[in-house]
Amino acid sequence: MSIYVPWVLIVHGLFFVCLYGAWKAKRKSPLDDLPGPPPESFLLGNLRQLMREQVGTYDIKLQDIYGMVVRIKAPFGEDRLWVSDPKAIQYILQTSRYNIVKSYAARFGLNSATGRGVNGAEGPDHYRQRRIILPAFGHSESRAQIPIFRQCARELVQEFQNRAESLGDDVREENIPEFLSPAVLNALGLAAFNYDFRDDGEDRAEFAASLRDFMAKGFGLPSDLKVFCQGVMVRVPPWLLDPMIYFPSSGLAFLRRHVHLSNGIARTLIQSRSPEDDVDKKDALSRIVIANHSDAGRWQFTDEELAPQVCTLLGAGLETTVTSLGWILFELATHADEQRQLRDEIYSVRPADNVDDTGTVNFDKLPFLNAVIKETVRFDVVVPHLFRETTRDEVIPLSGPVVCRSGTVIKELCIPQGTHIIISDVAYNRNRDIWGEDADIWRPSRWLDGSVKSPTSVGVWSNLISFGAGHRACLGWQFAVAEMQAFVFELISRLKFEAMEKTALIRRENCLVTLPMVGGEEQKGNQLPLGISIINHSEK
Ligand code: HEM
Repeated sequence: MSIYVPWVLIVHGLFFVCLYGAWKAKRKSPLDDLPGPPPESFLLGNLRQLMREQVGTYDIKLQDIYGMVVRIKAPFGEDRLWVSDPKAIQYILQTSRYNIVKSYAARFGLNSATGRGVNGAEGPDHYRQRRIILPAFGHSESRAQIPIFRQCARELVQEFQNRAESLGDDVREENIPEFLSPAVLNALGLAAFNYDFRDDGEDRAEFAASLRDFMAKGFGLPSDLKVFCQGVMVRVPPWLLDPMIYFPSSGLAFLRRHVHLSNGIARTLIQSRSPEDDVDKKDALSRIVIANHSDAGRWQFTDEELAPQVCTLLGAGLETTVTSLGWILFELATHADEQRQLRDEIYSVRPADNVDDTGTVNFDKLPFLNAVIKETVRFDVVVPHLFRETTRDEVIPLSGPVVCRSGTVIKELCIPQGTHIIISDVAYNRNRDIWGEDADIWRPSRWLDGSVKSPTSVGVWSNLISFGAGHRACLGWQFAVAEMQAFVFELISRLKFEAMEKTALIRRENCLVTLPMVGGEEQKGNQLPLGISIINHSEK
């Protein structure tokens, strides 16, 4: 059979899916009466505005004009539910459990990018995988990794110092994602897998490079065509979607190679682990192998199921942490007073004339450090949207009454099976009722002066939704918080960050993750130029 035959079938299949979508969209939907904007176009609905405008811009507009429960349009006039209402989010992400799921299309995307790990699993499979992995990322397990995080951050400072001294620069402009990425990757490799990405080996170097390019090459700024394809993908049946991974596009080819490389390294790592010999090892993979070995038979992973978890953890944990740290440094560089205040707090536990001191510090006892991190993950939320689908008819509770277009007032929302939901993390994180009247500015002191009021329990960390919520909340959030605390502590005590000419042009672009880019230079990808200088101990 010619290799073209499957593609002809797929293209025809997609054509019929589009026809079906158009037919279905013409029927009156139960979301029709909800407040919402007119579609920008028949083919893209409102999805281009949501995915292509700077992160937050369109979401905040929706929230301000239409409220926290909104009907938006997808391709062919199909209705989608957009929510930022805390009670509705709590129900969708926590109470409903596996009745509201990640759609097959969303899981297909995740599985293509990070192998078939916990992130792309659903239902009992997800429950089983999460059950084994979660304890390796608990509070004390994550705190135990702090010496590794601090060491990697200190090495980063030292490398920068050597570079700056050899070039004789007082202030060096660095692209922050490039500056941070090798150190954060190494910290993740050592803490999660006891794997040193700096060791020799062609596969290590290739995989490290692949991980660094992961978001930009695999996803990147979506074109209108990509927004349209993502919009209709949710209607494509699994039998038609699965072969798409072999579609000859450069992005998919990159992801296929990435998953292949990762699985190769993961198998070597897993084979080198032994539940009997590794009881004292503190890295997450050793803990997972031990937990898996001691678990009752029906929950256990096979080695083949375990390998994709390595790719998943690296895929889910690297870009998110590098990007969050990048936004923290950006905010500190553009808010000099807060940078000074943070450094003062750090010097209160590690004196300025003793910045090489490696003694233990309890980061949880540094209120301003934690306020800066929380405020940045709130304001510069790295995952702007979460996507879900109902598997049965649902009645969703709301925080307050909603006036529909017909004038009907509803106190809860009835939606049918198969409704696609977009949870707006970015709009929830800017809700003035929760975070204060000035929620749309970056102000870390709100965490210390009682401005934050969150009556509905939503997210895992201080009610922020930045790490998701419920049974699918970020597995690595405590690990990520410990890592961010350690990096910010080490970097701010030795380095000063400041805005440069291009810093004013920084845009928050939606590449599934909120990536910084320089306006007018989007084709160069992820860019966050900041000036860095070594702190002279006589100044602060
Ligand atoms: C600042 C850094 C991070 C942010 C902002 C972040 C954010 C998130 C969010 C929002 C989700 C939920 C996705 C959804 O519900 O659809 C998630 C899931 C996940 N994260 Fe993170 N994450 C971060 C760091 C990490 C790290 C360091 C790891 C591991 C080393 C990790 C591993 C995971 C995994 C495995 C999932 C899937 C959980 C599941 O489906 O049960 N993340 N993350």
